[in-house]
Amino acid sequence: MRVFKDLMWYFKEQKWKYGGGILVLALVSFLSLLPPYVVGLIVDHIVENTLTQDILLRWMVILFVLAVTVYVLRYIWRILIFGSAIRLARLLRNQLYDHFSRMSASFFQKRRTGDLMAHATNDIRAIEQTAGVGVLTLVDSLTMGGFVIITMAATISWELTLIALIPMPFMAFATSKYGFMLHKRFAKAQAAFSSLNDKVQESMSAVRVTKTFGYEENEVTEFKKESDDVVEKNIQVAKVDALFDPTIQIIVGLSFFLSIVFGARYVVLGDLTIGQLTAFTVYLGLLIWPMLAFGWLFNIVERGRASYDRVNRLLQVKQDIVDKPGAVDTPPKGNLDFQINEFSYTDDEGPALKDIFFHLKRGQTLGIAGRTGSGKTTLAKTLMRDFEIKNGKILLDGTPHDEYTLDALRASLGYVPQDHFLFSATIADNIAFARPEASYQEIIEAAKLAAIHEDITRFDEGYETIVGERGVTLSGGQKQRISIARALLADPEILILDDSLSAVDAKTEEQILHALRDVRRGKTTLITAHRLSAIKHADLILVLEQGVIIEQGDHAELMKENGWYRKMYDHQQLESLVEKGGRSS
Ligand SMILES: Nc1ncnc2c1ncn2[C@@H]1O[C@H](COP(=O)(O)OP(=O)(O)OP(=O)(O)O)[C@@H](O)[C@H]1O
Repeated sequence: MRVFKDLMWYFKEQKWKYGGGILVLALVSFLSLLPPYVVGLIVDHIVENTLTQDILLRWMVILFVLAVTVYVLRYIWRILIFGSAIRLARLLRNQLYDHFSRMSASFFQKRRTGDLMAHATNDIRAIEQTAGVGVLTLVDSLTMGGFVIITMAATISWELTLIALIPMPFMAFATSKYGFMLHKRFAKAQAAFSSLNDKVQESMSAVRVTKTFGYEENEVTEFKKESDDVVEKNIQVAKVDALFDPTIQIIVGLSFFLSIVFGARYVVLGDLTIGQLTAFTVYLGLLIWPMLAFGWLFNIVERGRASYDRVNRLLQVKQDIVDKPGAVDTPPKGNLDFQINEFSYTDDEGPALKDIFFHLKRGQTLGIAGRTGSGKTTLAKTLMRDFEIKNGKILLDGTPHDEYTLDALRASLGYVPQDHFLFSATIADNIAFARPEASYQEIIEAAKLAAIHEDITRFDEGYETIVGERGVTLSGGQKQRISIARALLADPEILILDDSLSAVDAKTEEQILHALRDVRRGKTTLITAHRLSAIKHADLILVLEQGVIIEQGDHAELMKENGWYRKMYDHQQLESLVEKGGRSS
């Protein structure tokens, strides 16, 4: 029951709603005692032959009014208690979401998205259940159970009550035990189902590769195996589920059996009237639910506590990248000074960057080249403070970039990542993402600069075309250009294009670069690229190799050096000549 204590802050916050709900719930339990009493009374009237139309009518009217009252009261407590539980779920969900959105890249690197989603859905649902159904079962089993037992003992016979109650604890025990088993088996079935889902998703996206390599049969066998596993685990669930009803019926039946056998004896002996015995069995019927509820309570509370602990642990993970006290909140201009001695992603890995020292004046363009895995993206990410640099610093306008508030820093930076992300929204909304207040004209202007305007006008719905799963499928190059348009519309002080032109053809690349030179005048731009034509015009070009700068200078200087850059540039020129030759022949 510790979870109720843990949730006390919320119960206190909502004390009127919970207090009111519990009071109404107790009142409903109390009022439920009347019908069995009336049944007993009427039976006695029948036995004694004293039942008149008047008496019958009076009780029928009373029972009708009671039924309507209980109906209304039940509605009220549901709104009060379940409504509060739903609001608690909303509160926790928002807290979690807020927390996630503040966390840095390393937080997400350590956790699987699926797990975080599970916390935001399953765990919060379990807590909601505790604050709703959990409170209901606790209050109901105590009030209803208590009232009924007291009434049976006080108004009919305490001895018969004790006898009838003998099997009841077994019912609470069975409910709790089966519930626990059911939960464990259900979790396994769910896990198997998730794994099957992952498998389907993976197979569907890899179907072309699978076919190319003639791997279909293995895939089908694998799928069958997973599918059989799901069936097996669900049968295990069904087996426990199937035990529930018969067990409960046996226990309830036993209780009724004892009441009738011993009750009949008391009637014969004259200690009870037939009406009282009838009322007693109806009361006994009323006890079934509180006993079941009591068993369920343990499961609900158990799950709720585990979920609450998990959610709390997540909420307690400290943000590793936060504003320093007294941080500057004016967004910096684009004068960059990199002074990184060493940067590693984790303590037990070697440095991903080493001895990165260079200076870039506001308005200049930096080109970063190098093989795959040489550290180009890492360099861009350190500037964005996605990861903290322990050994070194980056100065922006002469101030270390971690002495700006994150908001100020992010206001200065625009990043177009390698893996473009478009939301399931219209193209216009996707472009205007960072500046929702932008006019249509400005959106079109940005799209023209990114050389995507003509493609967009070719769609039936133009800028209102929905992209993503629900809409049109865009090519890699189109997605890249929409992402670039998004960044250009935001017009940041420092723009980072991380291999963002890789999927566009050489002519379009040239067109975009030309536009960039124009609109980025006076602002700083960083471009990482595999195709050197994308950075040829940069004021400073860095060539990285295993996180170290192996060459630096402008295009002309690097061409003179006769190193990696020169070789790669000549090679790529030759390649494009061959390609062009191939096309024209
Ligand atoms: N989040 C991360 N955690 C740990 N190591 C990482 C992480 N991201 C990159 N690395 C490692 O850092 C090194 C540099 O990677 P980075 O992505 O910066 O290279 P890159 O030059 O941008 O490569 P590409 O041209 O393929 O994009 C690689 O060895 C990579 O495995």
